Amino acid sequence: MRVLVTGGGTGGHVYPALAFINYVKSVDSDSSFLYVGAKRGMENKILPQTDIPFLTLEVQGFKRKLTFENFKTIQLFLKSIKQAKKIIRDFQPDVVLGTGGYVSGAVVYAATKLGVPTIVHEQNSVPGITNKFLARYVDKIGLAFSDAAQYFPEDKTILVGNPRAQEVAGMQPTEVLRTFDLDPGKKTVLIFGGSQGALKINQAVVAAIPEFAKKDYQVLYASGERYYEEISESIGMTKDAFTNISIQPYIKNMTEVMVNCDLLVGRAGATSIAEFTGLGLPAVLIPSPYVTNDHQTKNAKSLVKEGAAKMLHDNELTAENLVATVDEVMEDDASLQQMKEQTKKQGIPDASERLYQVIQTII
Ligand SMILES: CC(=O)N[C@H]1[C@@H](OP(=O)(O)OP(=O)(O)OC[C@H]2O[C@@H](n3ccc(=O)[nH]c3=O)[C@H](O)[C@@H]2O)O[C@H](CO)[C@@H](O)[C@@H]1O
Repeated sequence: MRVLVTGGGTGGHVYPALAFINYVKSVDSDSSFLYVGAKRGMENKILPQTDIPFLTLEVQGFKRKLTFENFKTIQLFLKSIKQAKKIIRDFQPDVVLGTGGYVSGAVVYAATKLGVPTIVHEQNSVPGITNKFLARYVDKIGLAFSDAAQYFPEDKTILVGNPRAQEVAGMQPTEVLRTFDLDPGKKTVLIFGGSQGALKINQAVVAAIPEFAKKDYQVLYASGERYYEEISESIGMTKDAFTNISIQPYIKNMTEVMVNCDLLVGRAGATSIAEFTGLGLPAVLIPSPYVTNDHQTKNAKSLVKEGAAKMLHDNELTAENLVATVDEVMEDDASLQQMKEQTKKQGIPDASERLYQVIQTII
């Protein structure tokens, strides 16, 4: 099978696509892939570390207000559709899969115009603008949350879950925490604010460091590349300053790290949720208030309702309530265990397989 995969901007759109590619490679050794991303998205950092052929297109997002930039955006979009058509004609895919982001809009749309079977994957409970636009053109829409079905034509949607959940299911603990100068034998809290880091979470964590430094558990904290330098400077960090805290700009092998942690503190982005529910890792979620229709709060609430996670509101987050909430879970083994079981129930561990089956029906 020849699969053209496209999606980008944030890690949340890229990692599910890669997880799906890895799954197809494992069941169909004759399959071949091409990944098309955006020139400035996170895919430019992630894809070169794989052996998947990778091309980029120049696209950018629309501004909410009517501005001159929006004319440029439309121009770029039309140009990228033209370029995408050429890429598709050259690669001759059996199917085009879009996982979200503006680049996915241009490539999937071009594929529908060329009569190539198309499917989009929607990771969120509230769809993004790209998938809403593509809905009328594509053959199928694979959903990670059944709640998203209401926004799409009924006959096109199908619940598949998020491929990242299948990728992590069954992963076993390793000694990977040693690579962060942490002790694999100790209980560990993992903290990160989505794929790009989150200022508000960073401020609370930095202020909480003196408290975390006194705990029996250890903390592995990824600040996001763009905040790292400032944070290192502000806390005058030396490598040995806190033996139970490791601060990183970005964690490349995140799922392997997650398997070795006991609690996650972070945003409620769709792909992170797929990963920690796939693994049965309890979470304290601080949903980003800056996303379409406040969808991260909805994501988080559905997990809190099931006893799988705790939630702190971004506008109420402080160092004090962060440490108190983490302590509440980390210092009560029974509650940690119960959250673990509830979290695991929320995952869809055969997501890639389901998506693969749907794709076969449209080819
Ligand atoms: C601010 C924003 O618009 N966020 C959206 C973005 O999420 P965003 O990409 O920020 O967050 P997600 O939780 O969806 O995905 C983050 C991904 O990055 C990985 N990771 C993160 C940090 C790190 O150091 N290393 C690493 O590998 C995580 O393991 C995960 O795979 O797209 C998601 C999917 O459409 C949406 O649900 C989110 O609401």
